[in-house]
Amino acid sequence: MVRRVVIVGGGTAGWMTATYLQATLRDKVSITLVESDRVPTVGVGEATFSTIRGFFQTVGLAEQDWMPACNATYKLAIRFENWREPGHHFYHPFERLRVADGFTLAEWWQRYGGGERFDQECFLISALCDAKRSPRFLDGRLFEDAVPDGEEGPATLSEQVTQFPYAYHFDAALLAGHLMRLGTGRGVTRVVDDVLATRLDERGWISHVVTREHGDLHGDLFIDCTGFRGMLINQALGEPFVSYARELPNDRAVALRVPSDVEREGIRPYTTATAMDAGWIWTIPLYGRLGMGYVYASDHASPEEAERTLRDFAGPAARDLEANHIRMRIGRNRNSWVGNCVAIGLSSGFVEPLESTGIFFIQHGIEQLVKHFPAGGHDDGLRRDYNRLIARCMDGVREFLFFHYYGAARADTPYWKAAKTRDLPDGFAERLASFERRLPDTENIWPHYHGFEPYSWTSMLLGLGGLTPAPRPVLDLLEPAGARREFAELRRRAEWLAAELPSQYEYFTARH
Ligand SMILES: Cc1cc2nc3c(=O)[nH]c(=O)nc-3n(C[C@H](O)[C@H](O)[C@H](O)COP(=O)(O)OP(=O)(O)OC[C@H]3O[C@@H](n4cnc5c(N)ncnc54)[C@H](O)[C@@H]3O)c2cc1C
Ligand SMILES: N[C@H](Cc1c[nH]c2cc(Cl)ccc12)C(=O)O
Repeated sequence: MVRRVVIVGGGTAGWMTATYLQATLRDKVSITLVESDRVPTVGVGEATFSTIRGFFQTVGLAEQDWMPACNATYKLAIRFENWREPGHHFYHPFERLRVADGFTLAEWWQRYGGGERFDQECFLISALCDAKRSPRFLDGRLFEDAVPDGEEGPATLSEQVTQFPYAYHFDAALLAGHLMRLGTGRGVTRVVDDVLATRLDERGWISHVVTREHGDLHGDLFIDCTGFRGMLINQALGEPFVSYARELPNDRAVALRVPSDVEREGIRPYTTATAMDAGWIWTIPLYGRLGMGYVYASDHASPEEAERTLRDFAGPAARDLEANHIRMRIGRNRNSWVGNCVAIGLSSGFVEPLESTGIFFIQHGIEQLVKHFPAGGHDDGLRRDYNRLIARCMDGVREFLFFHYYGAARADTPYWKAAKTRDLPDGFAERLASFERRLPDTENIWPHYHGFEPYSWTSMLLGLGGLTPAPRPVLDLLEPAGARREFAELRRRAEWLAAELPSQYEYFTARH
């Protein structure tokens, strides 16, 4: 029977795992988390997917329970700046494409689009981002549930059916601390100590870990949340790591925590990814500071050049701040579950944070571990199923991020030129060829769950500008009246919401 769970590592992965397992398996398992106070956490990881709502709902945390304590703000989209050409921007929002007469507004836009910005004509959220609006009114109502006087209300579907329209930005260290207090308050045993060694039994499975001051920690299931080092799964069990370096060359980052005057500057309701000569810079707005970092390829920039570029970009506010240089291990384990050891977090796999997928991988790994939990004893089939879906999910994100560079119009530096000539990920050539004939749909994007739907691929394809697929010929035979009505209705609602909603600064200042 599997009843004793030992988690090694107390970063975002460790404490998300501990609190989620405790909330779902409750007293059916004992959970011990051991974390070093000498080995630092990676110290970044501040923008998320909208699906993280499911994690907070499962562990029983409402927004007011954790957001103020973690300097959290709302994230409606990612704003991609200078990926097509200097001065150009577009959004990748949390918003599905509307459909008129069987075709998405993006397909109608290709044929009848008026402006240069498809995301402004096809998504409501673009206008809210440009106006720095909160997605909620001061009384807490979500913008989707509000309509202008005298108009019919929108269909209010369950969150399971709709694409929930926002995610979060938060201070990762504060969240891990908040989850630690929540978990220990609910019975998770926390051991602050260094794991010095991992001992294997005759099967080659983990029997216990040896700590510096608290003796041996025995368990039935060990969860490796030790970060990039993969102390249990890679170092002790020798599981091979599958590098994504061939497809995704960005292997370094340098980060700054920049104070911000939210009253003067406002709070952007989106993450910004600004394309640079040898990578891109993230700007994540928290309540009171900005998380900023330059993700780059060490083949195209040195750490000194990258830090200088980031400081210049951040401006005077970055003066005298300490920079955090990070080596990133890009790729995934061949298997994330080996014997009685499951890797979750950076120890399992990681790609650059361009689409905020790190914490999504953690949540996905934890949710699938519960679904495949070997309650009756370890089972090869459960482990095999788990490993296959984790690998497919990460490989799908690899393809999606590869497309961000391959599909970007800019080719003005060796770095961006190289992105166009890099070998395609296995199997992508056919999908890419189909994008010349039609926009991404359920039949021509990565065929396994990877967190993204066709509208995300469409947002990137039409935003990046490197590929210009032809409109569907059939649209020449169809009347566009229905689509024109949809475009007009969307524009009207966008203008009304941008005028009626509070700014994010107003919303959080009123709620803090
Ligand atoms: C540059 C960068 C930017 C990122 N941005 C985002 C983002 O915007 N959105 C997102 O979703 N994700 C992002 N991520 C990913 C995110 O940071 C991680 O997924 C998240 O922080 C989880 O890290 P972790 O807990 O796996 O590892 P870590 O944070 O490295 O924690 C490892 C833990 O293991 C412990 N440990 C290690 N060795 C021992 C030992 N011998 N004994 C005891 N304890 C030990 C450490 O003390 C620590 O507690 C980013 C990652 C990087 C590198
Ligand atoms: N599972 C989806 C993934 C997703 C959809 N739209 C976006 C936009 C951004 Cl900026 C990141 C991820 C996604 C979800 O999280 O809703």
